[in-house]
This record gives sequence, C-alpha cells and structure tokens, in this order.
Amino acid sequence: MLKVSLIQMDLAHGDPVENRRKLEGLLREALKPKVKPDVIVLPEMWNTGYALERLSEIADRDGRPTIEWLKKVAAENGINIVAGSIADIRSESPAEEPRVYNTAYVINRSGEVVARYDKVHRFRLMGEEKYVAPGERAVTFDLDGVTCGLAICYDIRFPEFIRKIALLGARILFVPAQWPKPRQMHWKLLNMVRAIENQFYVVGVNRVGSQGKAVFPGISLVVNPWGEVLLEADEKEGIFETTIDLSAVDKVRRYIPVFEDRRPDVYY
Ligand SMILES: NC(=O)CCC(=O)C(=O)O
Repeated sequence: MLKVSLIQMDLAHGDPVENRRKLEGLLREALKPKVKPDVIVLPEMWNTGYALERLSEIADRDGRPTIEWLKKVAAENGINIVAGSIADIRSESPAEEPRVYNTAYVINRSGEVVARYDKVHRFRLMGEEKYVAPGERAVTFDLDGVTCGLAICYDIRFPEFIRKIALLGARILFVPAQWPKPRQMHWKLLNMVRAIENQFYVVGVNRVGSQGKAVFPGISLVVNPWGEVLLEADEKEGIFETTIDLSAVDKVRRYIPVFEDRRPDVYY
C-alpha cells in the first residue's frame, strides 16, 4: 500500500520565488495528516510556468535552488517527492553550452535524487521546442522497492514511449502536466487508456488556474491497472490523497496476460 498525495496548484507565471513560497504552504498542508503520505507528486514546470521566452533567466541551474530545497524537505519528513518537473538549465558535458530542459526530479525519503528525466516530446502547439532541449531516454526508478516511471504531459500521447517504460518494469507511471481545458477529455482518457493497456497505475497531476487565455482544469487523477479512476480531483487548488494497492498490478496481469501475449515480432 502506498499513500499518494497530489498537489494540484496554480502557478505564478514566470515567478519561481512566488511558486516556491506557495508550494511551501501546500507541502505543510500535505504533511499535516497523522498518517503522512509515502509520496507527494507535483505538476509540470511548476517553478516557472510556461514562461518560455524567459526560461534562460529564471530557470533553476542544475536543480538549484528548487531541488536542493526539496531534498531537505524529503529528508526532514522521511517522504518521497516526485517533484513534478521544473525548468532547469544544465550542460550535459563541460564542452556543451548550457541548455534549458523540462526536467522531472524524484527524491527519496533520505533526500537523495533517485531519478532525473528530461521531457522527450516537446509540445509544438505551445512552441516548447523553440526554448527547451529534448530528453533522449526513458527513465525508471525505485520508490520504496516499487519500479516506477515518468512521463511529462504531452509524452502521454505516445503509446510506444509509455509501453517502453512498462517494459522497463514500471508498476506506477507518474505524469506531471500543464494540460489545458479544451483537451480535458483527452487528458482523462489518455491517462485511463495508458493504465489499461500497460496494466499499471497512472498518477496524473495537472495544474489549475490560467495563463493568458489558457485555462487549466486540474482534474488530476489516479487510475488503477484495471482502468478505474480511484481519484479525480476537482478544478480547485489543493491536496488530493488516495492509497494504492500494488498487488492489483499482478492480479490484472495474471488475469489478462497482455505482456506474455504481445507479438513484437509482428509489429516491428
Ligand atoms: N504541456 C504539455 O505538454 C501540454 C500537452 C497538451 O496540452 C496536449 O494536448 O497534449
């Protein structure tokens, strides 16, 4: 059993200091209950919002200061944090110019970074590819002995990518997002379908509020491996909690053995 807390927050556009201040309050609330969550999950690019033109000035530098701060929160409280994604500037080698990435970080109960995933599929409808460098690999990680995977927002539209994460052993997929209201039906269905076809849990955390004309509906959700929606948030800012039972993954996979029956020899 894993108690999961989803932090569905509004974002101050292009204002990381304000977003960290707001998250501090929400984290305090998420850590209030007697039974603390096992894992807290945040939305996509929550430090800056989609302030794409200004990312090179306002993004973190190799996880500083945002991830350094969250490492302390995780260690002090003994919780795992799937830190959504942040805008992060890094050079992958000393010879390379620093580039901005849309990066998800995961921190364990000891305050160690156990995964760093750069968004692979950039969302051209919002011009993300002009400002953000692409990730090049799928990432899985261990969370309290459970293999988990990461996809950021638009990534959820790519079934081959998500299947790859499932084949790497993931039993929970975390999906931080900034998914706008006009496609809210896609958001819900894609999370449900990815859970059904990969027979794992999907935890999708979306932002709320608006940025210019774009409105974000929240509706963060947790879907079980049978495709049932265990938790569906409303459109308000807040903390949404549920408990997931990992034995459901094996149960569904035994009942309909999709992973044994698939025929990659025919598809590729
Ligand atoms: N931030 C994103 O990747 C948005 C993806 C999206 O809205 C979609 O429809 O896909």
